[in-house]
Amino acid sequence: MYNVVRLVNISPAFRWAKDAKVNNKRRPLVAGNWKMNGSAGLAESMRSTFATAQLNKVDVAVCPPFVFLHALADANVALGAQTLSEYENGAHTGEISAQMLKALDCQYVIVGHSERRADQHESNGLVADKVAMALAAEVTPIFCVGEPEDIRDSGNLYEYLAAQIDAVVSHVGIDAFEHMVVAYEPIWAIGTGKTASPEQAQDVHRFIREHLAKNNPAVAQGLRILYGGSVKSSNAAELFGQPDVDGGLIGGASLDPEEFLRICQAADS
Ligand SMILES: O=C[C@H](O)COP(=O)(O)O
Repeated sequence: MYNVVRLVNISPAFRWAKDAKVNNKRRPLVAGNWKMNGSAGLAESMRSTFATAQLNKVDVAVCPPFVFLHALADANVALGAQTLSEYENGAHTGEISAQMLKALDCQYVIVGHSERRADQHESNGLVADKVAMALAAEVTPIFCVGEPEDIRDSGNLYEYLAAQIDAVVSHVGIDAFEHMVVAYEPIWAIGTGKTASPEQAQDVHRFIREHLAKNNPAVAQGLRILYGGSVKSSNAAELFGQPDVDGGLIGGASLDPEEFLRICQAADS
């Protein structure tokens, strides 16, 4: 269970959400999710591509498989992991704890990605436990929500998303969203080349913000909500230009450092 007391004593470095909102404008974040792809060579190439990149108005993170995290240490991008254990420590073979990620200087961790919800049967409750673990270790969760196509077609999109969100709100509390990032990833758009239109993305992002605002308007206003699903440099600017889209969670296109940089540049305005 999430330890609220630890959040009260949260360190200044973790209070990024306040810094991320400058002049009432949320600072975008673009995070690359390599999924189960990549190599030490790709890490090196990412490192050199971003070493001289001039990005002033966007935060950039790369989430490689655990085994390549060290290869991106001290690169000109923030480090993120793709998942974490719901356990603190102990006899859980193969698991990686939030504290271990913190020790590696991971600033972010993706939680509740639809591929893990499907492949590893991660439920809304388990996702909430993992979010709590990340928060307790002061690693910022990138909490993913998103619907399969049949849910959208059935007209139950917003109920479905609300259930995913509410499971986390009821576990960690609305105020914890000050220390979180949300990613909206429609499952039908992931890796399919079928991107949500900017209007579809904006409609859902606005819904997420308004849904959270019912409990805490200020936290909802400062929350970064990323879009994920077939983002490329050719569609990034239009997606990121939507008022409630605060950057992206990029899969396939983050495996090409130059293309990933172009996507980050689209958010750097
Ligand atoms: O985490 C990233 C998303 O699943 C999007 O993947 P994609 O850009 O390959 O569609």
